[in-house]
Amino acid sequence: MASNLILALNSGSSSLKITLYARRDDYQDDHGVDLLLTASLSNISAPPAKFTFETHSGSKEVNRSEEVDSVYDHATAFAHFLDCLENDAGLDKGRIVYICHRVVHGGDYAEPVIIDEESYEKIEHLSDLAPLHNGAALSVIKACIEKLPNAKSIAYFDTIFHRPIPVHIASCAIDQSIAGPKGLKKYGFHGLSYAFVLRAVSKFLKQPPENLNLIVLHLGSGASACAIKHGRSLDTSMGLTPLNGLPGATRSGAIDPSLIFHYTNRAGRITHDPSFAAHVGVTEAEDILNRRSGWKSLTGTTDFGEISKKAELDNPDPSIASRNPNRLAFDLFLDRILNYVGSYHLKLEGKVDALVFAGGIGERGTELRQMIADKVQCLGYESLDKDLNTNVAKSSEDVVAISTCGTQVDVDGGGRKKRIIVCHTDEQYEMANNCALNKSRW
Ligand SMILES: Nc1ncnc2c1ncn2[C@@H]1O[C@H](COP(=O)(O)OP(=O)(O)O)[C@@H](O)[C@H]1O
Ligand SMILES: CC(=O)OP(=O)(O)O
Ligand SMILES: [Mg+2]
Repeated sequence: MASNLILALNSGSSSLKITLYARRDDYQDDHGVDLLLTASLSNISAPPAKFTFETHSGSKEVNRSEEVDSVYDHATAFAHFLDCLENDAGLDKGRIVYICHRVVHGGDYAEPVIIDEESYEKIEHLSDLAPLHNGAALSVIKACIEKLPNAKSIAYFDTIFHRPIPVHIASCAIDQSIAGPKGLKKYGFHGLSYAFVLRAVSKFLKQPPENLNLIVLHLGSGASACAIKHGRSLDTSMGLTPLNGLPGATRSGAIDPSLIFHYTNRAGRITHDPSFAAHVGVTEAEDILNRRSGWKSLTGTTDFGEISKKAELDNPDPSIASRNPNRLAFDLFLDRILNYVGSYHLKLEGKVDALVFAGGIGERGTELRQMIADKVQCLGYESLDKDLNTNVAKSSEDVVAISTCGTQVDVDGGGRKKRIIVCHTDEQYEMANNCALNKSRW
């Protein structure tokens, strides 16, 4: 059997998403990999973890979905996956040549990097700037070095996509002699997802990326918005860390920076919190805003689907949000999203080809999409097709237009209606395909 497998690992705050691909020998159309299997471990930080494992081709048929007690962090999650890979699917892990790791914060890295001592240390150094993510990814990288010593690990960074953001947009109004050396600026995240979305939408609209202006909403456990001008990131809502901008499952999103000093007077460094992945030293304030805020703090759940169901969305009483915490969470999210859609529309001078929804909530949140679509009508967006909006999650296509204006692009900005699109984004594919197409690696 050929040694041509690429394993793609996406370490989230409390999940590990895993996809295994085989590199194609004779690829066409920039599609360099075939899907072999997908797996995920969720609820890692709130056991019991949930494990799913599904083979698609190239091995014994396996389809498992179960709770597991032996998983309590990302390293044990990865060990559980490897066990299933060998014992149940009967796949020889020695065939894995590359392991692609999503690493959220890449600092000033402009390219993906092979993991060696130097790059490992650099990523470790950045861990405090992505406390829910980089430490978890590093613990999986460490497990890979131990358990798959013949495979090369490559870090793919969320931050790379946003490097074109102009300096005045990425800078903060603080003393630049301090900001510069400390790297205190906007980096932006979800870049692998935005790169996938840009390419998929470009193919769908039959336009090269450089012809496209998009407003993309990646709404998942962490949520962000991105303005893409001529195929390049112009602005995005996350900042120095993934905390800024939109609220998320356990994150506050943007707040008045002084709020935290009034919220807690214990904002000093946590000396040792074993529930954090190794190598992350955060303050009490960062812990509150990253892990004890967001949907969880408002409603008790991180599941935005459940929140949407309980939000009494057909109740027009303006005071409902003060009685129903789910409605408060829903309306608050809608309000913050509109802040970005409105300002990005202006930054793109109204020349927007599409508003694109991606991520777990973006792809499955029918009600939220409907309400955003109603609000952006005044900016010249096409109205939603209700059936398309309801059925989009069932589609196997990467990209589905849920408004009714077809696929023609407003290349000259001459006033054609702007379409609304859903994209089933795939960060693992983005990494693995990039690895497969990079001839210097093979
Ligand atoms: N039917 C639904 N409607 C709205 N949101 C949903 C629905 N189903 C799942 N979600 C949300 O999708 C989120 C997960 O999104 P995903 O992009 O997979 O997150 P992650 O950032 O962990 O990769 C869940 O936290 C949940 O809130
Ligand atoms: C950057 C970030 O917040 O990622 P995720 O949404 O996967 O948690
Ligand atoms: Mg995610």
